Amino acid sequence: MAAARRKGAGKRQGAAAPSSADESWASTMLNPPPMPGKKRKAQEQEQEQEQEQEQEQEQTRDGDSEEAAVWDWADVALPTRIGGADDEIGGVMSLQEVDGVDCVWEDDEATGGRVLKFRKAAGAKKPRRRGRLAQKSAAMADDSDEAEDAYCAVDWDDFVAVDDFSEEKAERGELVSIGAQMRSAAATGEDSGAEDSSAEDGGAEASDTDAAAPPPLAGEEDEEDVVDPDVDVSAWAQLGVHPPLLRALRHLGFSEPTEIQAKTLPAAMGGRDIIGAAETGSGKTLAFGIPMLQHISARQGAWAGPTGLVLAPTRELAIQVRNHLTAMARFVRARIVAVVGGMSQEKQERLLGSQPDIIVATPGRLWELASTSDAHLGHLRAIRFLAVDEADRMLEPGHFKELKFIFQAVNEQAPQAGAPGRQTFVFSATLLKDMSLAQRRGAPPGSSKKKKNKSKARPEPGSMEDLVERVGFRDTEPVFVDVTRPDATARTLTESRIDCLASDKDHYLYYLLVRYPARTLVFVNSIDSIRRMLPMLRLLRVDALGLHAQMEQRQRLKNIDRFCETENAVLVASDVAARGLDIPRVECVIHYQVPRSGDLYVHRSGRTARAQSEGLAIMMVSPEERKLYYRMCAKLDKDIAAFPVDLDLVARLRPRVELARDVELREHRLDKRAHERSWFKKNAAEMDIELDSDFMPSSDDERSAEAACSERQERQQIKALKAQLAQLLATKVLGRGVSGRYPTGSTIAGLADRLTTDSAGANAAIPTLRKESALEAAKSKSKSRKNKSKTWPV
Ligand SMILES: Nc1ncnc2c1ncn2[C@@H]1O[C@H](COP(=O)(O)OP(=O)(O)OP(=O)(O)O)[C@@H](O)[C@H]1O
Repeated sequence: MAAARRKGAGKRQGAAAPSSADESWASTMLNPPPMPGKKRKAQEQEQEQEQEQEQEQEQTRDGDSEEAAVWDWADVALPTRIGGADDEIGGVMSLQEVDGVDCVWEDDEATGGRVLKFRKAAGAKKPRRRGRLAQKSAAMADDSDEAEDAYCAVDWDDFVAVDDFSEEKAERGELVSIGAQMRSAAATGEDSGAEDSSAEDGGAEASDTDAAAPPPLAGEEDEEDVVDPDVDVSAWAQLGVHPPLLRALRHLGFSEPTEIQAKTLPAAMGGRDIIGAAETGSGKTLAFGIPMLQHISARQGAWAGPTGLVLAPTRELAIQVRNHLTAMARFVRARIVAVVGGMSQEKQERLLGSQPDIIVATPGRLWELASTSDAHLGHLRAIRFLAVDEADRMLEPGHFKELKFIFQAVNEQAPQAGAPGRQTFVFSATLLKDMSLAQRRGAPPGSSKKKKNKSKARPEPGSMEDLVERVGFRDTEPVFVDVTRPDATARTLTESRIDCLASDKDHYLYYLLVRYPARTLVFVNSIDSIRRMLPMLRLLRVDALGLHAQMEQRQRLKNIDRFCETENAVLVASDVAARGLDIPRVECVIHYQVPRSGDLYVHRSGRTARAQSEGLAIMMVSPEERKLYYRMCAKLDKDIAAFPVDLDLVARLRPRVELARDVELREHRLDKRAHERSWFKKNAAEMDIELDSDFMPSSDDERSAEAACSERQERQQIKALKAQLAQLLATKVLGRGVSGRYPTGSTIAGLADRLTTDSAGANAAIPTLRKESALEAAKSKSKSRKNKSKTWPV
């Protein structure tokens, strides 16, 4: 008998392929405390990257002619012998199907186990070895299920060693998985001979790659192997949270519920409808997720339709919520799927048909699929929980027109005698903005008798009354929890502003990024701004990525992934990133323009200072934006302090920015001309017409010598400007009062050393200045100030 796949641990019948790993970025968002093995894994990855680089160099030297008989892929060591399981394991790894690869098993005398090696099949050409990240990116670019399968890591918790297997043990539930054996061997210092770091990670990788697969059931593993026993979750237990979810909370390191969780969970688990408002990053996802998972964990009998439906305004947010709930469902058998636009429709159709327990969706794609299938519509009608995340955004007039149909479908559910009705949860950080303080303290609008009697007329579209009416609460008096502050921003957020001319914003931005390198999110009001700023920042050697709604979905997810992985990366984003995204360790949010509304300011700023960590938001305000700025401050009832800008340094960095802007503009003009030419040519060819050569030369030869010459000159000019910029960037910038001519004679101790070596305490680009975070600068300024700073235009 082959190694036995543990009963129930595999996929359900008809289940879709594992969820695509291009969604893996969101798994890092849960930001759990460091787990055993994490550090080791990071080290291993570093080593692996170094080795890969060495091997790449070797390969370049050797050329492809000297092909080895064994691929230079890492061997896979198994801790113990798995008789007859080779085929199954090979299949799981999707390696048997790879052209040119033979999987060969060899005994490992040292461990008594076996080693899987990858030999070259006859006539196979040596593939270029690629690092894990490169493989991941390649698979991302590939839409196929095969590419997704490439992400499947072997989960040894699903396998039992053949020598340990017996029917009797299986019946008594005494089988111990290979994964559990490996962990206990690692814990006792025994050399298992296997290097499966994912097992030590507690399967974090599995949630990376296959967030939709049902995890192992509670009680099947030794709890101490998986969770951190030091995390006391008794506060959750007092709220009535079930043991499998307590284990997951311990695993995530969430010792206490946040305020919104503590105030809503008892009512939600008692069957009540909830309207909840709490600051950004305060854990609202679990406030509606735990009651759903609790219900699923207590459910008996076969699957009879999805239990929960979560609606979110953006694709990234829906994927993140799916991953967050999946991590929480670690010890509950629950399939959680994300159904969002921009991804393969067929795959999502399969996901909807894969007996999901919770569907997290954006309204457009969900309705597109559900409206064409009676089965899916039937499932919507039968859901037990409906959650609307970022509810105020979802209900903005003119947006998400499909919501109306979804609500209608969900509300068609006929109440069954004796059965608990559907529960509805509505959450946001800015949900209650339209309401008076008295209303916010009292019952929700629409529920009060006064309100009901007062107007039978339809409520104003987009208002809270409208929300209550349209969502269709079953509870006549939904529980109303508001734990926001009057200004709605997070308590741990420090806010600052920089007053400057609109034309100087690039200079200030570059100054901030160079002076205070950190993971920074820059919000702009238009996609055109992103398109202009990205090349400019890259010319200035800032590691900048973009995110906006016109980008391909895969590229969007990839950029968020890279942003999460890269230290001091900069993400220039439109408001598609403003709500809900939980990217770990974003230190600073810069509003390049004043946001169009107070809510937007709150949500954008809420990408930092999450889960009780500190963060900084800086808003750039030009004279033209002052009116908008004051209106926003009045609405949020706040006054934002000026950020302490070193104007001298801004001036020193100015030439770099001017040059980069000039190069960007020239390149943009050339690209535009080339684009126009090809557009005209293409359309002329399609319409079968000849273009007048005076109007648009149809070939380069026909282009006037003058035009070609001016273009050549322009390219040379760009080259010269780039060289000039490179020279500027290679020169270290010195701070105020420091002469670059006589560094040894300066009053700054060790300046010569700092200029020649990278000193740990100094700013990398400006060695005369010490390393400091923008948050520290803003806080020290706000302590010492009464706004003396001269921040008005230089
Ligand atoms: N009880 C808890 N203890 C510690 N961290 C928590 C707890 N609950 C949630 N978190 C973490 O807090 C972060 C923010 O959670 P979540 O995304 O649910 O916030 P949110 O209130 O929905 O934010 P937003 O309004 O921006 O959408 C996540 O990284 C989550 O893992």
